[in-house]
Amino acid sequence: MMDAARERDRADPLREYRDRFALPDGVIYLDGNSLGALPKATAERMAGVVRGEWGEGLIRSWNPGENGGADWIGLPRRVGGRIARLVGAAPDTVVAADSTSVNLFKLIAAALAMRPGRKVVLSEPGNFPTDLYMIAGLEAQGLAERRLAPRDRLADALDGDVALLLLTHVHYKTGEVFDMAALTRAAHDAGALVLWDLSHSAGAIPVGLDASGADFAVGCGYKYLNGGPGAPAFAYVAQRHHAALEQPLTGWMGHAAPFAFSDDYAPAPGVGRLLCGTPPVLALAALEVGVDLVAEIGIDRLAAKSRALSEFFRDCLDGLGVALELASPADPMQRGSQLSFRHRQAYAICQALIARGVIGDFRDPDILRFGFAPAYVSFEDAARAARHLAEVLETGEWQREEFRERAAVT
Ligand SMILES: Cc1ncc(COP(=O)(O)O)c(C=O)c1O
Ligand SMILES: Nc1c(O)cccc1C(=O)C[C@H](N)C(=O)O
Repeated sequence: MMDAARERDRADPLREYRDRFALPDGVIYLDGNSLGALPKATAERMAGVVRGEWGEGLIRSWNPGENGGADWIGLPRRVGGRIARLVGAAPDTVVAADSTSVNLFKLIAAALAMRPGRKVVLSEPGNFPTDLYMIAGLEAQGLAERRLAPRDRLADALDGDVALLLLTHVHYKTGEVFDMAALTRAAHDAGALVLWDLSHSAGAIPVGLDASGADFAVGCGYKYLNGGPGAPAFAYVAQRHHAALEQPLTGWMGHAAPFAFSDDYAPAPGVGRLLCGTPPVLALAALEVGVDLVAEIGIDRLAAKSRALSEFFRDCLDGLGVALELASPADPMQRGSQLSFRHRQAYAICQALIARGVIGDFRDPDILRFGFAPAYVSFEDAARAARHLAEVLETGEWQREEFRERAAVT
């Protein structure tokens, strides 16, 4: 098993990239789907931004180019443009800003305004909580009506009251992938708009926002885009909606001319109208490094290695006689960059693995989740992790008292 893993690593076209990340010794990191690892270049870039652009440049750094400016003001659109390429969108259709939750609020509200007479926002039960909570928040304001239907009944639930279909492309617990083009078509046929949450897709698998005809999308910057804890999120609006888009967080940074300091709001002409307040420059600079690294490696190569890694992990478990219930689709084309298993003691098993240096995560109530971020996870990592998992199960080590107590953040 270990020989096969080393052989796969030698043949891996992405093997050089592992060294571009600062990973601690003795850790096998299988949680890049929650918080991506630190690119080494980020630490250098942060030092440059803090000491040079902030320390030396001071307020001059807001402006572009001339006079030593760093173009801080252009960061949301510049970083957005780079993310756009990773999700199959035209460069001027994405901004990097705010959190995924806040971007959901802006775009759900914008979609409702574009479908007068319809109030229903349709999603599925078990979607990531913040997506469901943001719909509920608008419902409490009397602006929306939340409707949930299981994924095999979504098409039937798309009636003439639905303004927006809001789905997460890759499910956070199971990794199951929705057919973006088919569901977008079904929603459009019913006269509804579609908003995709790409938090577990961006930087992991190919996404074709423009090609699938999607209307809106959001996603996290801190997972496979490696932007760091609390990194800005991104938001996409299809070009055809730019002129009509009205979002409720009408802050001055989304104004057509913020530095005219006018008393009246006039939205910026393009996707820039999604901006609200002053951009978090340090966080955007870190996100830019992570996004650039993903772009340099290339989504197709990342996705291919991710599939190979997760399949290899399953083969290793089979070889070790570990029979865990797979919660993810067995076909790697039908899942994102993760493998989840169901076990009643998933929490304690996860803790026992973490104590051995294998960092995966647990999702309530019974999901043991392993993310295979292919830029820095090796086949040897996968083989070792499988062996640790087999040992934890065989020895019953997870039954130790210390592995039972729930942490505040899991
Ligand atoms: C599908 C999905 N949407 C949204 C979020 C988070 O949104 P926010 O960055 O606003 O906390 C996550 C993860 O936390 C997620 O998995
Ligand atoms: N955003 C997170 C956080 O602030 C703390 C802990 C975890 C997260 C996550 O990103 C969770 C993640 N979206 C998930 O798929 O479970």
